[in-house]
Amino acid sequence: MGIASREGLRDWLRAPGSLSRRLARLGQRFEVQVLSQRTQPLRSHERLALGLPRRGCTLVREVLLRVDGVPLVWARSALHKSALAGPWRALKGLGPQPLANLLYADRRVVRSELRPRRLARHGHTRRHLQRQWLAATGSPPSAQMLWSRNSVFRRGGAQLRVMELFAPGLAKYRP
Ligand SMILES: C=C(O[C@@H]1C=C(C(=O)O)C=C[C@H]1O)C(=O)O
Repeated sequence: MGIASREGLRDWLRAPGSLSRRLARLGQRFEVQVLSQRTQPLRSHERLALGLPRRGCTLVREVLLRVDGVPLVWARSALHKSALAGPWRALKGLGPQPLANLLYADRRVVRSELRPRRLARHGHTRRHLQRQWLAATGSPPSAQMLWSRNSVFRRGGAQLRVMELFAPGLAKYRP
């Protein structure tokens, strides 16, 4: 889909503020389906974004955001496990509440700029998404699901990196 999907998703890739709130306006029912929230190795670009040393455990939360049952966004949030004892402790009990609840109402949270990124068609993240998406929905994600955006939220010196990957179908909606 290439340029076409980037153009179609451009407004979503750049939309400021809460993605959850924008999605919730698209239908009757907005849901966060938690696919995984556990310690796992970070990818090199995540380490880089969080300024983490090679060692040290990290917590990764992966979710599907659904509107009226339709999965529209896959999101992966990562932070150093030590932050769970500190500024990001509320993440531990978050469950199916949107991460946004911890971010936008808290003036101590500062967000970096949004960085759009096209996934490699056969890269590690894309393969991981395919496995999770298939297990969560019963069918594979669109082969065109390649456009994502990244940002880092900082609170009390602890960073939380969020990657959001958009389903091409989102392009028919305005954010
Ligand atoms: C950061 C936000 O939270 C959304 C919800 C997430 C979650 O619950 O894990 C992860 C990424 C976001 O798409 C947002 O709504 O802007």
